Amino acid sequence: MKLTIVDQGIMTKNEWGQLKQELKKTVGSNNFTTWIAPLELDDVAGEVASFAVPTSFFGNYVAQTFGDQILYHLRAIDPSIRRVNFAVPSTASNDPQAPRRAPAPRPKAAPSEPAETMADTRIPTAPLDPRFKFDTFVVGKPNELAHAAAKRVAEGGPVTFNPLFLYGGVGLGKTHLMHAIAWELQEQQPGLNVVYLSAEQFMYRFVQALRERKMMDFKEMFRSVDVLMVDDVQFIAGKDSTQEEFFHTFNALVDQRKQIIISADCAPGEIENLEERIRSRLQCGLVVDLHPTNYELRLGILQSKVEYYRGQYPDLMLADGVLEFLAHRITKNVRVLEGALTRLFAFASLVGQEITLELTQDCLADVLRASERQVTIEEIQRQVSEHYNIRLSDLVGPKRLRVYARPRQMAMFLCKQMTSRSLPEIGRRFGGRDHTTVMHGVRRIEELSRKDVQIAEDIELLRRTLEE
Ligand SMILES: Nc1ncnc2c1ncn2[C@@H]1O[C@H](COP(=O)(O)OP(=O)(O)OP(=O)(O)O)[C@@H](O)[C@H]1O
Repeated sequence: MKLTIVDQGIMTKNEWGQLKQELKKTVGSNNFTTWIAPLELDDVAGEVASFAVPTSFFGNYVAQTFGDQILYHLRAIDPSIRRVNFAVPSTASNDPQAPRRAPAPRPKAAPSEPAETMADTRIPTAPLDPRFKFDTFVVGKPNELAHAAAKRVAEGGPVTFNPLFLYGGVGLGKTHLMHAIAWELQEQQPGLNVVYLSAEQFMYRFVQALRERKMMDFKEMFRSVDVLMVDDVQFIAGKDSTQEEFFHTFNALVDQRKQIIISADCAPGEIENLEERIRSRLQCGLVVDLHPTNYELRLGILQSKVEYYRGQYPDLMLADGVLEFLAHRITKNVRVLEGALTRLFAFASLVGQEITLELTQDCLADVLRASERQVTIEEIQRQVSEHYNIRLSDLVGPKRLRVYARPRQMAMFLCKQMTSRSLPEIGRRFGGRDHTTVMHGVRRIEELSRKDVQIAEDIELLRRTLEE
């Protein structure tokens, strides 16, 4: 029954047993006995590891308190695991404290699993992560629109935009927002048939239905949902018959005025090998993107995580400046940022030390190295021309007037400082100039920055923007 585990083949219960022992070191023996020891690994399918828990209260507590650590240890063995799910096996769901919501999600199906009974009227939705709710989603400029749109859909009123299409780079919160919508809808309207699944799971189910000759059941099931959420839709690009079926499902639901929510790693128009008619359907509703995080948002996310960790590690001391340092240095991906903090807290509690800048640099040396931002010459040129309000063509062109020459020197200086490109290479990218011209430009800015406050400020501002 166990699947996935990249590089290592099958993950056995034994391996989970060994991981548990690792966890014991970080959570302490009391916590271990109460919360970790009873956890049974149920299934690893795709990016989700599912655990059987005795009650939903137990599952929620473990997810909130130890979820990150469990995930961290699992990912050390299989980096493709991205989420953990704690669910009560269907025969044990007699927990009086279980929240009121739609039927408990079941782990997702994979092609090699035995066929499910397709006569069910409801599609088992993929597991929802209990940590991914609106109250744990930190809102900032880069994601405020996406958050507002998600909130609106989660109110569950009449469908105003269909579909809601959320897109953005890796680890920017698309799945978090989708799960938050699903949680909220299920809590507000427990009778609603809300189905969340990845595009990959949609394909698995479709292929399975074909294989089992149960296409009518498949169609019926998907057409009976009230809200359909499909994550990572780019997955179906290039898969012709899945696209075809997705198209029909999509149309049928839109016709019935049922809400559809889709996510992808890029805008509909940019998904390669996607049929034109699907592309245009996806653009029909509201398309919102989650922008890359900025410094303030990253700091906000870190602060909210620290609040949460305080419950777990009440004695831990955190020195000033550590969160600011991390928010500056780990800029790409919230998942990496969170992972870094989890590791830092686990490490500091293990060695019983205050989290200082020094400890942070030591403990996260590899993450920090990997996160060193690679700024490109094009980005620098674009940023500098915007900053000085001149055209890009003039920045790299032949004009020698100071209004162009100074920004050009500034851009050359930043290229030298922020990229590993050689002077001849930089010269080539500035309209084929000689490397001595670049060297002169770089020196000129260095000199000016020592006596001209405005130039020093420009450097600082441009550097900061480029590092974001
Ligand atoms: N604004 C935010 N506030 C709090 N947590 C966030 C925020 N944005 C992202 N995260 C966290 O970052 C992690 C990655 O987010 P998520 O899985 O939603 O990303 P994604 O956009 O779906 O990425 P992928 O493209 O890899 O599927 C999750 O743990 C999520 O909770």
